[in-house]
Amino acid sequence: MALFQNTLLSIAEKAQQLTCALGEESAALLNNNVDNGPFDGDPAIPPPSDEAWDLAQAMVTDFYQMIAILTPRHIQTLKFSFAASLETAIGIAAHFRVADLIEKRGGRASVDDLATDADTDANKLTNVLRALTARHMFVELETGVFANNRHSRTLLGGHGAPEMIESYALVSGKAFDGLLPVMTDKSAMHSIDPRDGAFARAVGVPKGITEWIMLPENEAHLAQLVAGIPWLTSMVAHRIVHEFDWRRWGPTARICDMGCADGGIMSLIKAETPSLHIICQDLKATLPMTRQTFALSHPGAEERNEVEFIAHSYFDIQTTEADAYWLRGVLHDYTDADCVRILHTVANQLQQNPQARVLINEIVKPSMVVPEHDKDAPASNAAVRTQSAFLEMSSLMQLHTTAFLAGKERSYDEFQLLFAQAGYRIARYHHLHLFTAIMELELVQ
Ligand SMILES: C[S@@+](CC[C@H](N)C(=O)[O-])C[C@H]1O[C@@H](n2cnc3c(N)ncnc32)[C@H](O)[C@@H]1O
Repeated sequence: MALFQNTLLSIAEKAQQLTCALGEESAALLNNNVDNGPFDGDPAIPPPSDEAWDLAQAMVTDFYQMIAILTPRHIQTLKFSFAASLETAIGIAAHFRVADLIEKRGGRASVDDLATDADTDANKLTNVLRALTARHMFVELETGVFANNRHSRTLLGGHGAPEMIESYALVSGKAFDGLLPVMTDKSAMHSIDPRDGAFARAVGVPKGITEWIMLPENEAHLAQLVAGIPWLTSMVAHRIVHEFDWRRWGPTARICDMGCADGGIMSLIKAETPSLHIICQDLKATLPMTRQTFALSHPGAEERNEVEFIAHSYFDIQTTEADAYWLRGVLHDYTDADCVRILHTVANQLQQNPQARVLINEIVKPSMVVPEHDKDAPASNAAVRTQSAFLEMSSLMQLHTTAFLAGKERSYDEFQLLFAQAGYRIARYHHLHLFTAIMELELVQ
């Protein structure tokens, strides 16, 4: 059969399987007009099984293929060159808090009223909103009258989402202006140092975004980013806390977070399994922030010796005994040689305790390889499991990260090679439902 029929069949079959996997009641919530659907993390809706997540994501992959099949090729190509319109539109909608303005007007609002409330031009605001409604973000109930839907409600204030979306779209999104200049500059193209990266090039200062945002003149951007972190963390952290078995080394296992930053993830893991012993390691200057997180979330835990805060560089030999050494978002900041140095620092601990593991939590760069003999198969067949979930989303995300953070995102094969260089192998690969994976490392004997 041709690609069109194969893809259509794949979507139809998966739709049936998904309805069974979710159950009729949850499947009825696969809808943009409800508050929350089955995949939105609403505790009132039964959590979808792994099978349901996989089916839903495979269907999305097939739908993208179907869109490509059905779109005239000139238009499909042109669409890519206009894609920045979407980023700008969502950034502007977040900036003006359009979702909140609609709610304040009773749940539906004319664009004239919205423009008055936002103190902007109604015609331009209509253009912004129509770019979004065409992608099912907000809904136009009658000409020029807009309401929220399931997706635009994400932009309601109070949880940091509009701040984070605006920051991503309009601040870190600037980095894209610098990507081509970096990629054509022989002195910078191979560097993974944020000071040589696209963001630095775009803002014209040799600083990555984490340094740039600390400059006094960028105080407002920093405040916005900080406001958005809880929203982002809650979405991502949920996967880490619930999709990995943190009790597998026993209820009182020792979990050591190397480069723990604010300690947000460990504090959530501790909340889920209070008996775990948590060790937060970071540079000395960061630990007051980590302590603050735990003081609020687990008062008295440090005094009861349930949580330790240790100033330790992950380039120094690890002297703390633990069952698991957790490195989240660390390796992608470093060259292969530096990653090998970091991994070597823990090897002595794993030699003494072979049950202990190094847990690497990173985006695993996705790809969609379509071999010649399989070119008429639905796209979902090509999305392998040993990569970040949500192929389309994580493909965009790894490019966004490359542009705004620099560093080096790696594929599964690249990780395997890197770990082998450091004397480790992947004992287990944990595919999380959103964006990242946990690779569990053991020493090669
Ligand atoms: C590399 S990222 C890690 C992100 C963090 N694991 C998370 O999940 O958000 C940034 C953190 O690493 C810390 N860091 C940077 N260099 C370090 C080093 N040599 N040793 C330990 N921590 C370091 C920074 O202070 C910061 O808190």
